Amino acid sequence: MNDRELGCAGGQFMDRGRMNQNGVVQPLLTDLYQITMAYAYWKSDKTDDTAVFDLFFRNNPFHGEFTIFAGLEECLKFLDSFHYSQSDIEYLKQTLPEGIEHEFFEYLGNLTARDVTLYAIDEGTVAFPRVPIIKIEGPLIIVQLLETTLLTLVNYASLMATNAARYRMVAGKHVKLLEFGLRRAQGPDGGLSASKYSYTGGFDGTSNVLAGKLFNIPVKGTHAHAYITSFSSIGELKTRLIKHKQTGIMEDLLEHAIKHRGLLSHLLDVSTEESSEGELAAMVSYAIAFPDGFMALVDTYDVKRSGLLNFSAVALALNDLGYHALGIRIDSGDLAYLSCLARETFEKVAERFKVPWFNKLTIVASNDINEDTILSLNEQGHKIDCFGIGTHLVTCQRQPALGCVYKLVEINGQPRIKLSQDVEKVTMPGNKNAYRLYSADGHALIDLLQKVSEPPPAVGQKVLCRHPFQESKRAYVIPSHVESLYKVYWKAGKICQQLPTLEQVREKVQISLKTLRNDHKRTLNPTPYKVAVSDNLYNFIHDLWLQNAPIGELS
Ligand SMILES: Nc1ncnc2c1ncn2[C@@H]1O[C@H](COP(=O)(O)OP(=O)(O)OP(=O)(O)O)[C@@H](O)[C@H]1O
Ligand SMILES: O=P(O)(O)OC[C@H]1O[C@H](OP(=O)(O)OP(=O)(O)O)[C@H](O)[C@@H]1O
Ligand SMILES: O=C(O)c1cccnc1
Ligand SMILES: [Mg+2]
Repeated sequence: MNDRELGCAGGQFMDRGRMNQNGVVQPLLTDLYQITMAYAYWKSDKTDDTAVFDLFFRNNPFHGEFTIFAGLEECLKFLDSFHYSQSDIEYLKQTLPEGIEHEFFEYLGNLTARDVTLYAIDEGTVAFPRVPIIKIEGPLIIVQLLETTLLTLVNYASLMATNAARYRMVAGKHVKLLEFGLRRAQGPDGGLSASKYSYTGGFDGTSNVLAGKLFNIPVKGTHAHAYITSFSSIGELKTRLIKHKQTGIMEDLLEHAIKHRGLLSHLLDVSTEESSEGELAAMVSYAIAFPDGFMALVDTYDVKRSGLLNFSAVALALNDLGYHALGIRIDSGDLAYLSCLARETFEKVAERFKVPWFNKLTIVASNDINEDTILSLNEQGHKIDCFGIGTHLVTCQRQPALGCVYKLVEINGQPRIKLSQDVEKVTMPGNKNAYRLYSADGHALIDLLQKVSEPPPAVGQKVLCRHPFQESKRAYVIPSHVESLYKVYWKAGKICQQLPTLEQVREKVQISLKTLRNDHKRTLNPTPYKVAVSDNLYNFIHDLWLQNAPIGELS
């Protein structure tokens, strides 16, 4: 294959700005056993051996039937910079068992990923169990050394993107989703990945400022209860003045708010005595700080008896001075009921005070939201425009890990199989290609694995698709469209494809999900998507299985 066929024509596509790699991702971010194996391979003269490894998962997460593949760009950056520094080598000299030959460290010091070729499915694509999302070929020692780091880069990224995509599906496309999870994430790096890959999966933004800067994701937020509780009376307000947006004249915002609060108390049937004066003071001061972006937390004391009254009073006061408030956040209580109550309140105020934009104020809800909460809120009817989601999103509470594995399938051109009592865990040997076959209506029908030596399935031609392990399960498929799933992403020390931006990967997720039938995507008992092998590969696997399975003896 020449460079053009590989997509390498323009040389290395990645610009330096994008190379900005997470400093934690380096060759020593691995399990010790990769390096001890490297020494043993080296000692047994396997430096010229070449291998093929498949990176794949066995089960979809969250009781679902699809997974979003993410993390590829980080894998490529890792390959690009793969090199043991002098201090890495010094550390390994002290850490590895005594007696390691000096030449091995010289060998390690010269290792790069130059001779490695990496094939992958596009980042952001839906992927399925047993279909390798990455296939990697090259010198045995180096491709073995990559295992743990590639897995850590793909597992959480894909889990997170899948989780986020599921939240997006249940919330629908019109509701905004914000990721608020940094404080609850699995440490700083977990928090950054969560923000990045929740955006990939379909979130609209994050509260994580560093993620915003590093990944160019929209950063958004409201304020905490502490801001409200930091005021206990209006006497604490050091400034009440704000410039009228149009006239520029300084006016007393509190005075306007108190006037409106009196009128509102009749309209909303809430006594001003019941409402919190500290909350009013806090909202006034926040509005002075952000007159064009006023968004207030209304549940500190009582949404109905205090929060909505004070918010509406301050928002009307801002309106007197030419500004439009943005909305509210509710962080406790019955979110369906309270969001409806808030919307009703805004509608009443809009009508009574002739402020039509009040109808459109944004209602943000947060507080331990998960997929089930959103589904339940949908059933009940709610008026929430935006969910702020932290803990359950970033910790992937329903399934905290994706089980991607990295398995040797070929060495020096010879297939390798890993047997297991558990049929699911038997590996699919040999160097394979993967195809997605589509129906005439554009839906993905089945993923098909074949030996690389087989010709690709052809449009309009009947293909026998077999279950990899159950002999009787097979079907003929006549594809209307055939997609070859792998592209060469890394070869001869270069990134071989124009890498998409995060925004493009995010779009890809939605496009790819659209190709899946709804019954594969529903939350309850989704239909499994079929993954098959060609007849040729089926026979190859089973012959090898028989060759490798010892025959027991009964006595
Ligand atoms: N209408 C609703 N239907 C289903 N779940 C809801 C609804 N409203 C809120 N929830 C969820 O119910 C849980 C309520 O949490 P919790 O019992 O801690 O109450 P709380 O309102 O936060 O109380 P507190 O005032 O003590 O903070 C949250 O997970 C929230 O997302
Ligand atoms: O609920 P999550 O999905 O994790 O979303 C993030 C939460 O973080 C904040 O809570 P905070 O840290 O103030 O603690 P809280 O639980 O007492 O509200 C915010 O008020 C949300 O409730
Ligand atoms: O901006 C917010 O409202 C926010 C941010 C982080 C956690 N909880 C809420
Ligand atoms: Mg909370």
